[in-house]
Amino acid sequence: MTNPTPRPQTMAEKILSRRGTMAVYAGDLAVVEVDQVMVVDSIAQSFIQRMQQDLNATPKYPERVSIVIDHVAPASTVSVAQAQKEAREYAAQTGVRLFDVGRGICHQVLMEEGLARPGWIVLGSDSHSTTYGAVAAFGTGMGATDIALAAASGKTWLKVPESVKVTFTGDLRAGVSAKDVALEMIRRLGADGATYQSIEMHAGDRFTRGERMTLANLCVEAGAKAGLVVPGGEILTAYGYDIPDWVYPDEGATYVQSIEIDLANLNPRMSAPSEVDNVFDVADLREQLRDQHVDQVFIGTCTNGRIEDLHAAADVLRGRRVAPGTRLLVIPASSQVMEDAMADGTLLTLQRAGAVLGTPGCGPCMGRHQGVLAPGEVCVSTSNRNFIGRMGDKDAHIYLASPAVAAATAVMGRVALPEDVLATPVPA
Ligand SMILES: CC(C)[C@@](O)(CC(=O)O)C(=O)O
Ligand code: SF4
Repeated sequence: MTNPTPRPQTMAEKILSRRGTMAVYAGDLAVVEVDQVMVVDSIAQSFIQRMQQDLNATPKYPERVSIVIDHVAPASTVSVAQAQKEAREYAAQTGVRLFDVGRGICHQVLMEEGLARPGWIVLGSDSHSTTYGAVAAFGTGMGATDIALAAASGKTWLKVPESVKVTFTGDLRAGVSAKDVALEMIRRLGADGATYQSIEMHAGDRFTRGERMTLANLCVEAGAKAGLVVPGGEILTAYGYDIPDWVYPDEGATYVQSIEIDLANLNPRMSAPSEVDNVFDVADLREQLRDQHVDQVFIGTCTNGRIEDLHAAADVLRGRRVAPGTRLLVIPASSQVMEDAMADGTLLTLQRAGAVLGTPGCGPCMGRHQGVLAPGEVCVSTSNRNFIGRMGDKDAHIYLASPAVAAATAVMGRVALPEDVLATPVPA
């Protein structure tokens, strides 16, 4: 392929060009250097099998490979324990990084460890690897075979995605969060509205790194290959990253779709069963579900399990109690989040409100342990998927919301907004 005449590029085209050998554009095939490969516990056995039996290879750059034990941590069955044991042994043999039980969810851990940086390519064996776009890294999920090939060669190939431009205007009102923005974005694009495309988010200096992670994390729920937030605000300074000039999109780059989301007119949003794009104003669902008891509230996950999320929940729950008959599960996204929340009293506030605290990790997010749902149960979760059977029985119903809405729902025992709770003074 001859080098095409240079023309303005999107962020995705910029990164894939820079980490490759020539300028590439949407639709081109690109072979690129991979800066970090991440393998989660539930994929580790397949990954090891590909490496040892199919490829007969060891990682070319062990320092660029991380295995994270997070999805079912601690192990819930003998077979899960066996798989995690093999992952530990593999890491010891090959020198790849291993983040063991309790360190936390893969995407939060890699971000905390500085293993996702602006302009990098980060491949994860998990679809929510789009999260790394929060710091302008091209993060994307791949299966065990592609992940193994990348670990063995230090490279991968992929088709350069087209890009969708999302521009945020105005400022969020009190009580409205990045999760509400992300749910609105998915509603606007649709569950398959950005299939194999890069969602390029123009947020100016809005949103912290954590909020950008929430936005990038949800991008895969529109089918996206990547979710890239144009660097700005906090990530230019607070995390010590050098933001290369070349990572920014060019004026005049080509987008196949462009949408604008006015934050000032956005209300708290909620995704109703059983598709992520089935999004409504919480106020409307509150009326429709006025008589619906909520059995379980789950605050956590790679979407909303960070310290700012726990703070948002604690601000609603402080001095109050979880409603009788409602379970509130709180699982910090990482050991760092847990320590911070312990140190500043947030965990005590949540515990005193009646929260059940769990080991940093995925928890019940995918229905394997730590809070699986029974038939007919209703759960409000701060996670990113509400598919049938996602968190347990196929007849359980999952609503996706922000930490503040989840906390208010826990207090009222039904879908609620923070103002429904905060209007009543804390009992003396
Ligand atoms: C099911 C689980 C392993 C997963 O992390 C898989 C994925 O996202 O690739 C998910 O959240 O659906
Ligand atoms: S927290 Fe949930 S969505 Fe995130 S990686 Fe774990 S299982 Fe997947």
